[in-house]
Amino acid sequence: MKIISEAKSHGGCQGVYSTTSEACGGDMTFAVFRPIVAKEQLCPVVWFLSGLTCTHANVMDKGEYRRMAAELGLIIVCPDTSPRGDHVPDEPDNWQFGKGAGFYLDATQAPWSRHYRMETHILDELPALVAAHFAADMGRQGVMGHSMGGHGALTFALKHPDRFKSCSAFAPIVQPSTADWSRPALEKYLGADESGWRRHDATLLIEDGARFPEFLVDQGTADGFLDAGLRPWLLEEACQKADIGLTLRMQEGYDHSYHFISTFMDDHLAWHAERLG
Ligand SMILES: N[C@@H](CCC(=O)N[C@@H](CSC=O)C(=O)NCC(=O)O)C(=O)O
Repeated sequence: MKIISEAKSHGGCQGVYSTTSEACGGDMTFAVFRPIVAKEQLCPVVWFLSGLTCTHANVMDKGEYRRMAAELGLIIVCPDTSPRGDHVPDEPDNWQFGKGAGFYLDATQAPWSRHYRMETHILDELPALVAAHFAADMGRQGVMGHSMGGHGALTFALKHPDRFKSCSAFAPIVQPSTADWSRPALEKYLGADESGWRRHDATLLIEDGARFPEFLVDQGTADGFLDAGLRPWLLEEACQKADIGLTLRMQEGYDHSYHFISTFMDDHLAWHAERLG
């Protein structure tokens, strides 16, 4: 692991690091905030998965999580959203696919399958690094995310309820296999056989029997992607049928931006801290 930068913040440290990822076939950058209390004890870890077009930096610069994470004693890890580098195949004019749009899965289709393996990167490679280099209690992990990253958080929690003890999302893509902006990506990464898409779709995972105790979801009513791309009511319906607790808060007048995310970030961190102990 290479240190790119470290800066004192709220008594703790906001760092940016890079690692050579075998899964993604190249160097990957990620950010870690550690609170001051991590100097004395192991701290719970909350993963923040970002949305389309993002790197690790969007939430680090605009998410406003550090004051509350410092107060609650949480380590916050912010991975990138896709493999990077000139050698990585891409569709540069398409912001919904390729670089910046890894969809938190391991691609099975050439040419994407060589590098687009964000699920393995985030679930296997980064936890090993975080455990080795930070005062992280890996027995107390939560996951949160925004939009495409909300999809990542929900699907990771549903697939790994023993690992993640808490999950929340801002404006998540709850059913990527039927939304216009994500269907083409799933087809290119995973192939035309839609049966393989189900384990990357929160509502279909629930339909197929995956369970998680409870979710917190915030969704802005003025979000331009609400009706065509996000559709939280599909998650509400799936959770109701499966008896999964869902706190869905429709936030009047908020859009899809980090102004929305930063407004409710404290609530999400408190949600995680309560469940992570
Ligand atoms: N480039 C697009 C807008 C892209 C966008 O809104 N991205 C969101 C995530 S969308 C779902 O995953 C985002 O987080 N952007 C980064 C930011 O800092 O706001 C367009 O031009 O319409």
